[in-house]
Amino acid sequence: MRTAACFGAGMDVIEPCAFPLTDKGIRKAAMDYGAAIAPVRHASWNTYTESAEAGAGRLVLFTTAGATDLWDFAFEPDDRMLFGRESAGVPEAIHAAADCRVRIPIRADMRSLNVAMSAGIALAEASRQHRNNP
Ligand SMILES: C[S@@+](CC[C@H](N)C(=O)[O-])C[C@H]1O[C@@H](n2cnc3c(N)ncnc32)[C@H](O)[C@@H]1O
Repeated sequence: MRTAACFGAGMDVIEPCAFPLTDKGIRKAAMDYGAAIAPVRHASWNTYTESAEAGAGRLVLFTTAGATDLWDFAFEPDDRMLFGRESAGVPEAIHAAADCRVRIPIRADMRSLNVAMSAGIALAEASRQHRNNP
């Protein structure tokens, strides 16, 4: 949440979420960044796809099985970035629904980054490409 707030990005949480994301938990996690970020929560993937938040832009899935390295990927301003759960990543059906699948290059003998670190790296690269000054 803090990373999204700092980069001026919106944030959606699609259940099932790996964290117990209660309203109280959101307020606690947001600390004093709460005024800058209000996560939109969706009860399921289907609910999300029917929502206004899913209306525009490519769905860019971040996955260790991505076909394109982040350093070769050209972001568009209205891209939606999708990150998976810490435990299991993203289900196969949602993998297939993504418009693009992007991998952040890491050492071959390491499994994966954590989700917040992945989002920070992705948002920093997208901001660099578009020279965003949030
Ligand atoms: C801890 S990882 C999930 C690990 C899970 N066991 C899996 O195999 O997908 C949490 C999320 O961070 C993102 N992620 C982690 N490392 C990544 C990488 N090297 N490239 C792209 N996304 C990554 C993905 O969105 C992933 O679903």
